[in-house]
Amino acid sequence: MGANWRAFTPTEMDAMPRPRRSALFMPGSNARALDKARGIACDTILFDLEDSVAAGQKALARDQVAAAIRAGGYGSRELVVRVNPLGGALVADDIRMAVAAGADAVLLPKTESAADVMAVEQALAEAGAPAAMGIFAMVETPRAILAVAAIAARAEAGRLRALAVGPNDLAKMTGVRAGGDRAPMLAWLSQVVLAAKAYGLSALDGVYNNFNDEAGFAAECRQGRALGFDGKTLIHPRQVEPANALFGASEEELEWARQVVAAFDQPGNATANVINLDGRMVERLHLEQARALLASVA
Ligand SMILES: CC(C)(COP(=O)(O)OP(=O)(O)OC[C@H]1O[C@@H](n2cnc3c(N)ncnc32)[C@H](O)[C@@H]1OP(=O)(O)O)[C@@H](O)C(=O)NCCC(=O)NCCSC(=O)C[C@H](O)C(=O)O
Ligand SMILES: [Mg+2]
Repeated sequence: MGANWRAFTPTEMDAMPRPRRSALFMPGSNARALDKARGIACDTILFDLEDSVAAGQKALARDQVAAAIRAGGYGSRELVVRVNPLGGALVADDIRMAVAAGADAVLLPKTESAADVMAVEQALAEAGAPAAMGIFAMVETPRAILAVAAIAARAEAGRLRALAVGPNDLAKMTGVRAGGDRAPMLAWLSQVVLAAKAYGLSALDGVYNNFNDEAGFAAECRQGRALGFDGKTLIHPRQVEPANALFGASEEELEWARQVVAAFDQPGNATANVINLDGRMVERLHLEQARALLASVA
């Protein structure tokens, strides 16, 4: 085994964001969906207490989500509760439930500022949340787009894990009519990715509403990945496998990674910073990328 195959240290592994290729929303009021999710191969489950739950079912949804998380059976999937918005009558109880039930994180809708993230940090602390419990922030309002760098900078306080785009609310609040190529939203999407990456957060692309349109969904996944997103928020089980495939490492990328590692393992390249690999410049930063890619599927 060559010198460039050293294992990642535990510290390096801890610093790597967990895979979040597929983050599946389900209404907390839908008991069938909560149960079905135990057998769906998504990386992250987003138990929704917000927009998919009717006003009269908010308490029922909260109780069902608490019972589902407590009952377990979700394996290594990351369990995230989307709470109701700050300023309303429901959010405090939602956060307390998520902590008491043992969720991995809460997802804050309509996040508009760093102060909003701080309010959730405080509520988590008051509810006795363990240090490992995280926060995801939805970026789905014009103010959130304008403040996204400051929102992402709350990562330095230790709880923020991911930014998730909300295209439906963004379209509603801006008047944008995004067609298949999402052209009017591209600048905003890139802002979200840039802010997330600047602070080591996962960037999750928005939902694709037409869950019967396989080709359109795949095209949007490819576009999201090209923009730098790490995964996609989803609304239907049918979207999980394609999202896992399209946001995961392809065989072509893995082969490239193996070739880069093998090339730097050549004795003549042991101290080289830049090499010629089949007519393409490859630097040590590519070696780091290649090693991380191979570690992600090990
Ligand atoms: C969109 C749906 C209402 C469609 O539901 P349905 O008509 O039941 O679909 P199917 O008959 O095709 O379902 C087949 C089986 O799969 C289960 N199912 C469906 N969806 C889910 C799910 N999300 N998670 C788990 N299981 C699911 C059904 O129960 C069927 O099971 P079975 O009985 O065994 O056959 C529905 O898909 C749905 O409710 N999706 C989630 C909606 C949601 O959570 N919306 C809120 C988040 S999106 C958002 O807010 C975006 C953002 O904020 C923004 O602003 O953009
Ligand atoms: Mg929304």
